[in-house]
Amino acid sequence: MSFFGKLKNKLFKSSSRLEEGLDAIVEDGGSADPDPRPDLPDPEPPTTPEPDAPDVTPPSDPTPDRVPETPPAPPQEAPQTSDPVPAPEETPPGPGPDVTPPADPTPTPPAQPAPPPQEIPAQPDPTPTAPPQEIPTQVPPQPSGGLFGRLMGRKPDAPVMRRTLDDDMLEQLEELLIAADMGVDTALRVTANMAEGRYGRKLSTAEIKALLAAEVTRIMETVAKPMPLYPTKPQVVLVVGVNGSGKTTTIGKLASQFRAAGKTVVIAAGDTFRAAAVEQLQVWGDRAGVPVLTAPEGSDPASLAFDAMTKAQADGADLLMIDTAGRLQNRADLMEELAKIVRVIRKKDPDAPHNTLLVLDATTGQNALRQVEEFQKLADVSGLVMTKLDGTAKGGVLVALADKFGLPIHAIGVGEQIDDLAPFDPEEFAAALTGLEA
Ligand SMILES: Nc1nc2c(ncn2[C@@H]2O[C@H](COP(=O)(O)OP(=O)(O)OP(=O)(O)O)[C@@H](O)[C@H]2O)c(=O)[nH]1
Repeated sequence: MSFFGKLKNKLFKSSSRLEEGLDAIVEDGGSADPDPRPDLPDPEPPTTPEPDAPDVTPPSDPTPDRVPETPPAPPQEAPQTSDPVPAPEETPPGPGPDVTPPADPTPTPPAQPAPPPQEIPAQPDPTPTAPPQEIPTQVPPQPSGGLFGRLMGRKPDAPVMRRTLDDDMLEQLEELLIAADMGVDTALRVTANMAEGRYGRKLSTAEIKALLAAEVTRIMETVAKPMPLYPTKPQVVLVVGVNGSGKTTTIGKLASQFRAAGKTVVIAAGDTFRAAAVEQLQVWGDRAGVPVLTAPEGSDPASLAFDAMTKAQADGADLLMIDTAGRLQNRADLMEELAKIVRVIRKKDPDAPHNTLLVLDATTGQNALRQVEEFQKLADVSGLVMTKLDGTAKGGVLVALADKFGLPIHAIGVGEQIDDLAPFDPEEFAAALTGLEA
C-alpha cells in the first residue's frame, strides 16, 4: 500500500465518529428523497463569520530577513502535498530514502481519488472575503459510498436521505463539531459558513460532508506549511512539548528525513533530567543514523546545548535539533531552562534558534489548545508537529488550533515507526475528518 493510502486509512479510522454523526444528523429528521437531484441553486459565498485571519508568521522570527534556502524542491515552497520537512534535494525519485512521504515519492493527487463533491481549487484564495469554495450543492449521488451506506448495503440507486438545513440541524452540527474537539468558536464559525446561502435547503449527507470538508480545508490551508529551511549552518531547531507528546519520536523521524534529504544533522539530548529520555533519543539517533550528544543525568541542559552548538558548527552540520524537557508542571523552572538554552546558543548565533517546534499529541484533544498557550509564553513557538493522528477520534482539535492560533503545522505523526511522519495535507485531512468519500 502506498504511503498515502496508509496515511489515509489511518486518518479515516480516526474520523468515524464525526462521519457517523453526520450520517445520523441527516437521518434524524431527514427524509428519503427518491430524486437524487436536489435541484438547488448555486450556493452563495459565505460573507459572514469569517475565520480570524490566522497569523501564520512565527511569533517573533529572530531573523525575519533570512532567506529560505532554495533547493531544487524547497520544502517551504510546497504547500500542497509535498514535504513538510526537508525536501529531497538530491534524492532520486526512486524508492530510495525519500523524505516525505518516505514510501511514495509522488504524493500528489493520484493517490487521492478525485472526490466528486468537492471542488476546492488547488490554490484557494486565502482572503477571508473571497468565496471559500465552490461546493456544488448538487453533489453527485453517493448512494454506494459512505460508511453508513456501505454498512447498510445501499444500492446505487437507493433514495438519498436529505434534511432541511434549519436551526435544529445547525445546532446538531455545532454539537457534533464541538464533540469532535473543534472548540465552540470554531464550530460556530464553521456551521455559520456552511449555512450561509443554504439555509432552508434540503441537503444530503454527501452535501453536508462536502460543505464541512471545504470549510475545514479552507481553515487548514493557511497553516499547512513545511518547516522552512535556511542556509544558516547549523540551523538550530529547538523542540519543545510536554512529556509524552512525541518529541523524541518526532526528532528521530525528522532527523531521518533530513538525513535522507542529504542534510547533516546533530541531535542534543537536552532533557538531561531523565536518563530514560536520553537513552530513547540515542535509540532514535541510531535509527536515523545521526549523532546524539548527551550529558550526565541532572547536568545543565544549556551547557549541553552550547557544546552541541560548538560541535555542530565545527562539523559544518546543516541542522542541530535540541530536545528539551517537558515538565510543564514546573513552569517556572522550565521557562528558565528554555530561556537559558536560548541565551547560550545565541552566544554562538544571535539568530538561533531558527525554529521552535512545539510537538503536540493530538489525542489530548482540547488540552492541546492549552499547551499552545502555555508554550507560547515559554518560547517563541514557530510551528507545530501534531503526533498520534493515527487512531484518534480527536483530529478536530487541529481545526481549532489552526483557527485560534494560525501556527504552521509542519508535519503530522501517524504512527510509531521512523517513516510515520507525513506532510500535513489539508484536503486529505478534511476528507478523512468528515468521512468524505473519495
Ligand atoms: N501512534 C503513535 N504513537 C506515537 C506517535 N508519536 C509518538 N508516539 C508514541 O508516543 C509515546 C511517547 O513518545 P516520545 O517520543 O517518547 O515522547 P516525548 O515527548 O519524547 O516524551 P518524554 O520522553 O517522556 O519527554 C511513545 O510510545 C511513541 O512511540 C505517533 O505519531 N503515533
